[in-house]
Amino acid sequence: MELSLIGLQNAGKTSLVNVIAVGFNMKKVTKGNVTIKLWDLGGQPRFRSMWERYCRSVSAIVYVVDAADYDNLPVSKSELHDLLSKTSLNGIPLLVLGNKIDKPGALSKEDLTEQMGLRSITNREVCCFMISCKNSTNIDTVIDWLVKHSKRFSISSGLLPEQLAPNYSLKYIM
Ligand SMILES: Nc1nc2c(ncn2[C@@H]2O[C@H](COP(=O)(O)OP(=O)(O)OP(=O)(O)O)[C@@H](O)[C@H]2O)c(=O)[nH]1
Ligand SMILES: [Mg+2]
Repeated sequence: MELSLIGLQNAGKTSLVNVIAVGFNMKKVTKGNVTIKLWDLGGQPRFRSMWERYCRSVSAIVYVVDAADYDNLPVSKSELHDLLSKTSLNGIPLLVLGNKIDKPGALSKEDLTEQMGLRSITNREVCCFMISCKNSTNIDTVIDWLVKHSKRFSISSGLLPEQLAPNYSLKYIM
């Protein structure tokens, strides 16, 4: 599977890649028969216009949020909803990760769901996990979700990834 890891600057994307793909230089991780290739995109304003291009034809969009940075939540929310409004990304499952739950004052999952307006997203599958890259909390849950989604996408479609989209690189899958 191929996915884009996006979120504002300082959310923890690079840290997440580093804990998932620990020991791999290429930001690729293999779980069972699934190879996950992670695109870690910059979160600074000048990079955000590129997110959409890198999210086309991915198996899942993973959006990382700093759950302890209240000031940036409104921007994070609006950038997410702007991105999801692109028709090229219709129907792609969304995984929102509230990172840095090791920090005192980090939002609960309930509060993050509310602040990010996740309940208003009804045209795709949406899932939210609270994680800490620092402590590796819930990283296994994230990987399980990713692996399940790569399988389901492929099997239910009945098509090889290459037939779905030329640049698709869901690499394989039972
Ligand atoms: N306390 C805590 N700090 C974290 C955690 N994850 C990442 N950080 C810190 O947050 C800072 C930013 O993390 P990065 O992974 O570089 O953030 P990024 O999303 O890749 O940022 P950009 O590349 O600028 O878009 C670093 O100082 C990390 O050490 C976490 O789970 N807990
Ligand atoms: Mg980064």
